[in-house]
Amino acid sequence: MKTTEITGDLFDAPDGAVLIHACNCLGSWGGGIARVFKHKYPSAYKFYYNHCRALLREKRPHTLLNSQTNDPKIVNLPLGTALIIPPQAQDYSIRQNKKHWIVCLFTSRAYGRGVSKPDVILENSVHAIRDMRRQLEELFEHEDGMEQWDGKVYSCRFNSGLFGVEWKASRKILETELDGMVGVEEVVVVRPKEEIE
Ligand SMILES: Nc1ncnc2c1ncn2[C@@H]1O[C@H](COP(=O)(O)OP(=O)(O)OC[C@H]2O[C@H](OP(=O)(O)O)[C@H](O)[C@@H]2O)[C@@H](O)[C@H]1O
Repeated sequence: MKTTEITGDLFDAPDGAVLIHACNCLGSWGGGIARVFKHKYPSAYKFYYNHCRALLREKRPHTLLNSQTNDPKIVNLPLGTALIIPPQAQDYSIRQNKKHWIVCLFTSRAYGRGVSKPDVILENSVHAIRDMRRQLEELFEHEDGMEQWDGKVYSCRFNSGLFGVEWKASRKILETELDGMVGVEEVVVVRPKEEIE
């Protein structure tokens, strides 16, 4: 999959765009770009929070087969999955926001001192991106509200800030796992001006 890196603000992505960021499974959008998501899209935050809290209560295990060794690892949902949040009316009508689809990649169970190690985050990223691809391909098939969508997926350099993972490692996974994806022409990675290459 072709990725293009530009400098700018992820939230300037066009109306109808899909925006990707990495999330913890505890229901917190407390820092980094997640904090901006929470401020700009409070209803989308509630959607994410409710998803996390319901799964934390139910403790639903699922098995991730290691992408290198195929060894099974049992983790609790939503770790290693993606949540796709459709544009929320409360967010785009009241706040004149754009109709952005938000993709949460659950790459670390916890955050702060509890954040997972980089290799664990990267392995979880493989599974979360595969899950995102499956869900997006299904969405495109049914065209559920994706009419304004320009066929591009916009992403921040997820995992590379508070999750402490070198961006090129996550980018390699994104490019590999989205290769040949139906419906997506390009992934646009948006990097803040102050960040170097
Ligand atoms: N407007 C903007 N446009 C484009 N790029 C922007 C931007 N603003 C910042 N960036 C860049 O986006 C990258 C990601 O960096 P981040 O540190 O945010 O995310 P991450 O994926 O490493 O970690 C996730 C955990 O951090 C959060 O906060 P809490 O843990 O809750 O406190 C979550 O909840 C998770 O848990 C860095 O390159 C930032 O420069």
